[in-house]
Amino acid sequence: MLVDGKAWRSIWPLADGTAVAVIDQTKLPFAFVVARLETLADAARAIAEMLVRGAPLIGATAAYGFWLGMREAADDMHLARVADTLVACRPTAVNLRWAVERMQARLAPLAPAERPAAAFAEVGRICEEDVAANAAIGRHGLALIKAIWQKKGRKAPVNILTHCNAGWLATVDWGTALAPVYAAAEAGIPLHVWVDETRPRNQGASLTAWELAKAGIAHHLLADNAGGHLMQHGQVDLCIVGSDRTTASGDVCNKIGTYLKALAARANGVPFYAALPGSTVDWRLSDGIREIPIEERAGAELLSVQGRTEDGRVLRVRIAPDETPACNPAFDVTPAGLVTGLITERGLCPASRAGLAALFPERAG
Ligand SMILES: CSC[C@@H](O)[C@@H](O)C(=O)COP(=O)(O)O
Repeated sequence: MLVDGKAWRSIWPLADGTAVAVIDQTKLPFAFVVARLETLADAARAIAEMLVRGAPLIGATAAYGFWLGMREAADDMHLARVADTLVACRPTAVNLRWAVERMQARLAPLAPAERPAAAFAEVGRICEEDVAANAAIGRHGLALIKAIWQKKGRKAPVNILTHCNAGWLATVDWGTALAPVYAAAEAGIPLHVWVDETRPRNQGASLTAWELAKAGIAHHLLADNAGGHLMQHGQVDLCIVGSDRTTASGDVCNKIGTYLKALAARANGVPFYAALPGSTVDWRLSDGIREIPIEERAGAELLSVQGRTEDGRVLRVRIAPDETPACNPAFDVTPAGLVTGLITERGLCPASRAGLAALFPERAG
């Protein structure tokens, strides 16, 4: 995507072959910093400490972690160690395991000497496939937004509510939930995006708002609790969220708070869509609430907020009494019954086993 006139992806290999570069998302929106990942440990730390985040980007970073790891040692024992190290970084986004299994399947049959080059080629394919999938999600979601605009008489902007960050920063490029927004903006459809702040890490405030501001797309930041009120007053035409793991039966796991938005959307007759590539579907699972591992993050994230002072210092300050502990589940599951539909690279489908199987027959088994 363009940032101040220059095209960026969220991850790329440096031309001199020494490292992988990522945008350090812990620094946004206050600073645009590019971080170098030179070792397997760097890649693992970038995922665990959320310099990179978002399911597809976590998968791409893990794939690059294989390349970096294979440069350190490429024997079978190290290959297994690389996989174990990366899979342990974050538990919920299934794209991580998907990428690790794909890299292992590609590299395991090869002689160690062939593995670094093969890893580099395979991660290149994973990244290009992600970009193409998200562009296709954008095209399919554009049709949905266009239909709503036409229903509104092609006059007023389409108001879209989104949660967390499922924009280009969460993928290699384009994003999932925001891909249709970018496609619609490019097609000249007037749009306005309601951006949930997304406590506790505020990915909406710091990343989605930043992306939309850079793209010149009209938006407002919303307190996490405001969406239901706006839906009651007809100010939301459509919700689009991303997904970190979607079961074969269409249950959507996404950033904590997504479920409450889906409940409010259902109560108010607002269409609620999740946008995701096929790599986010976990075909082994059918009961998202019971089967998807939900990441529990440190209470410190919730007990403090980060912001910039008027004189430009970035500070983290505590917001609760010193003796108060916090419970901080990072994701929740929206049951398929609350999801109007899924927007995938192969088109739209109902959030159901039959809907997904019709689009991905080769994976549904
Ligand atoms: C496109 S990735 C999934 C996104 O929809 C996003 O909402 C999300 O939950 C990411 O979580 P994060 O904890 O920032 O990695």
